[in-house]
Amino acid sequence: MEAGLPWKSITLGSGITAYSAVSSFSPRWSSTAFTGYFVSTWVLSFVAWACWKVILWPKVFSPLRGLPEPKNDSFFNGQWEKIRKLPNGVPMQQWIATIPNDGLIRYLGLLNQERLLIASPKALAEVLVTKNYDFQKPALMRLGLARILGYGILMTEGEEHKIQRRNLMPAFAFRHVKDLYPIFWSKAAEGVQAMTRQLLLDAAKDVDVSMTAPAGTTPVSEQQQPFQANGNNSPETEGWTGELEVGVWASRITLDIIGIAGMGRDFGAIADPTNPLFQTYNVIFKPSRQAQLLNLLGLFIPTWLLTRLPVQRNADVKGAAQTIRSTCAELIREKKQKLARKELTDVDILSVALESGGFSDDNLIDQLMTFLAAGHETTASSMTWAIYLLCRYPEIQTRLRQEVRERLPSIDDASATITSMDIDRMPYLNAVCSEVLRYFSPVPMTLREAAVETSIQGVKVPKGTRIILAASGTNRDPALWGSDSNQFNPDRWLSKHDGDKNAASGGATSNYALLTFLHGPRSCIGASFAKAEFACLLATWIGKMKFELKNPEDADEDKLEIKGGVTQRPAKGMHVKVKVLDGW
Ligand code: HEM
Repeated sequence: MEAGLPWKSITLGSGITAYSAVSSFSPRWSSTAFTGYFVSTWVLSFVAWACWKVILWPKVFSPLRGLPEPKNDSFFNGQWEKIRKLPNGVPMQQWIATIPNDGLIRYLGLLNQERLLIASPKALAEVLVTKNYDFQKPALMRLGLARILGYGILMTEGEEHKIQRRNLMPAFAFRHVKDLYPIFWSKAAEGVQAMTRQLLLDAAKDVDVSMTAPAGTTPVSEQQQPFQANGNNSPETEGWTGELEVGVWASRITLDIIGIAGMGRDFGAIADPTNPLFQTYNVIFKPSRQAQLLNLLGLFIPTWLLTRLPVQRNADVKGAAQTIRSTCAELIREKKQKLARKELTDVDILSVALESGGFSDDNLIDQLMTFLAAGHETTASSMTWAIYLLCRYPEIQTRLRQEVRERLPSIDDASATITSMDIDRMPYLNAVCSEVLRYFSPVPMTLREAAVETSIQGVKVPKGTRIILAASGTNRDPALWGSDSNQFNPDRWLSKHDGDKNAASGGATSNYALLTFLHGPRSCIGASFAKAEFACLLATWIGKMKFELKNPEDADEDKLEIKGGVTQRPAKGMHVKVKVLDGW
């Protein structure tokens, strides 16, 4: 059933009813009588709609009622309390693991909104591949995100999406991505060197931790808390070079990587944390109460009105969209000038897309906005979780460091670079990256809506049904990954013997067991880019630095506060102690 209040139908219906009532029952036309009839009809229609939506449809009429469901629903708000309290995707993880099902689980959310959770490879194959275009991104999600992500490939649907995907595929093909490895490596190295410099500088200066940053930026003390200079070391910081917050550094570095590898422009966020583009994303991706509230209001208010409400969040999004759009427009202008002068030999994604000739300038701006946002927050989130997990498992951190130092050149060797083959030959690095992406999927869940009446595994799915694809659940489903599905174990990705084919899928029983990049025509087009970038980043960080959680209690995953929108991170940041290591 379609979501959202049918404003237009109710208002039009109330207008017609009020007009007919005044014409039939009033001796002469009266605007007061019209308004009275209109308002009372409108309110009655709203109440009828609300009863239908919240009680009758989900509890009496929906054809999905017989499906397995979580227990202990609240009468009006289903499982909302649990969904609200736990991190995004965690309730779905629990339901997939514990509710016996044939691939479909139904649950009710706020005001009993019905949701269909896809829980088996067969059902996933239908939604993502065989009937992919029956399921689209909900309009509210598209219109909301498109302001920042652009109306590019991520947001388009149907035929338009097919064409855009076909035109962009060559730019993301592995034969191009492999040319980007040296860029990933040198930017990752630059990032580590900047982190090291900052740590040493803070140490030398014994900076006042309460130092504040320029207006609109994160205070330095929150980004990287300096360690006490030698002699002043507290027992907790003894032997460590200093402390930092992983997420901020990861975002700065990944923004520069997507800038240079995606568009051929170094944004300079590694060198300068006050960089306007970095700050723009910082504001926009920060979990915000107002953003959550606007999402809720979206149930009742049409999107065009929602996005125009005079609230700070809308102003922030508008300002951010202008900054991002104008940066992208400028990048395209520069590249086109190069192309006209026949000087375009760059390997970045924009250059390849431009040379294909399949896009108008306006459309390319939207595509760039998509790559910028989709391509840096996700990888930064992976880095945050990777460092978190390696702090929790120091023996894995040590083993990984050993492989990196044995097989890759030091980042201090300015003449050294790496190729895709160097990374391919690192079984443990690849295993750790795959396991991080499985265990903490940067995008824990995504949504679809049935665009037409359809079916999944023979079950009738009415038009408008909300579909939940929860990587957080499928990636840890014991039925697919075995009884240790909830353990972080990179070894599951290593060959146990010659020709061990299971290792490539982490020992899972199905290709659909890993949903991190989805599957099919709407899978992540940047998956090979992201995996290569992630491997280079992790290798340089672990090769050069040792990490430990600043707050040991954060090791308890169940107590760690996690917040986020599309991607997610620890609510208070990932603060770690760092030791810069010699000998590599
Ligand atoms: C670890 C890093 C990443 C993860 C986990 C990730 C995950 C995803 C997921 C789950 C989707 C599907 C969203 C949906 O349809 O609901 C997606 C789509 C997409 N991603 Fe990624 N992504 C990552 C990195 C990147 C990078 C680096 C780029 C670009 C350079 C990128 C570009 C895109 C684009 C353009 C789409 C839309 C594809 C389409 O609809 O046809 N992603 N990504």
